[in-house]
Amino acid sequence: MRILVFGAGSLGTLVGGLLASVHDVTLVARDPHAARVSSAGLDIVGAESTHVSPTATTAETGHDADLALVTVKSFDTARAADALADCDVDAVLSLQNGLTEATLASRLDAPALAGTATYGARLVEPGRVECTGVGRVVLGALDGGPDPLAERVGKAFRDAGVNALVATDMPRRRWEKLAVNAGINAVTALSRVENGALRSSDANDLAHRAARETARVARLERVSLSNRVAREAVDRVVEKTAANRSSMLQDVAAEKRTEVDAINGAVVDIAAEHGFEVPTNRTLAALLRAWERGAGLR
Ligand SMILES: NC(=O)C1=CN([C@@H]2O[C@H](COP(=O)(O)OP(=O)(O)OC[C@H]3O[C@@H](n4cnc5c(N)ncnc54)[C@H](O)[C@@H]3O)[C@@H](O)[C@H]2O)C=CC1
Ligand SMILES: CC(C)(CO)C(=O)C(=O)O
Repeated sequence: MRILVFGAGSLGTLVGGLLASVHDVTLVARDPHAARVSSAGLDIVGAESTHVSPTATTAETGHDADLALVTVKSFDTARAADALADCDVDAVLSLQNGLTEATLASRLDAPALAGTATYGARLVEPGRVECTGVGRVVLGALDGGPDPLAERVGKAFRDAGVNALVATDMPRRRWEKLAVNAGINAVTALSRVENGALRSSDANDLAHRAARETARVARLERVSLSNRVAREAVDRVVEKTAANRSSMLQDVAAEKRTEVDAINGAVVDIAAEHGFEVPTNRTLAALLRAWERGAGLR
């Protein structure tokens, strides 16, 4: 399969690098990473370990591929979609956090698949990515149900040794992940604590409120996600990742723009389309956006 990875930073470089053991992979990245991979190949270290030589380029347009993986941060999705619209790609799969598929689907002719990734990835230096945890890629039709394209893509991932599952209930899975991110990421980022700190009563209550609101909005979107399932998903992830710092906390600590717009912000926006108010997500989004503005990031 000819696979284009648009936005090869941490996650895209790891997944694209693993896929490159079997497939014809092109990483669209920024220099000096693109130049380093072109000249010396890519080292994958940590929980996965290999050396591969995918094509790497800074050119955003003019590519021809069977599949485009989108792995830019969510706030760069519109630009990625516009660039991909100038490529010949037969299908698009986002592995990003937050709700980004609608942006891709509205700007591209190619069918968009939904995906989630729980692999941990860190770009250590140009040409070197660390797999900080072997997770799983789950993918499937955006609206759910069986999908031959998703089956082909899932097989291509597994052929390259990527732990991939094809699911027929992606709408529920995406909203459950959104509930987890809405609950954990913003609260840990604002209070500067690792995920395990959310076990304590007041922070735990705040994360649960954000997740419950997200589940309520999912149901308004006709996605079956109960408050209890959303709350339990938060608790499960808090336990499993207790020592981790969420991606949003890492962004705040590094003074980088966060993905709040595609997480809590998306919950607020979609709720508003239904005339519904989500005060916890609204407050969390407002505080993070205020911090980003103050830091000159938006
Ligand atoms: N890093 C991880 O372990 C995981 C990340 N995710 C999600 O995956 C997405 C990507 O996350 P990371 O890889 O951590 O972010 P990252 O910031 O390391 O990678 C994104 C890359 O896209 C590049 N990029 C953006 N626009 C570009 C353009 N126009 N042309 C070329 N390159 C461009 C950036 O330079 C950057 O290197 C996020 O939505 C994140 O939440 C999900 C699961 C795990
Ligand atoms: C699951 C969780 C909350 C783990 O920290 C995550 O996805 C993130 O940090 O972005």
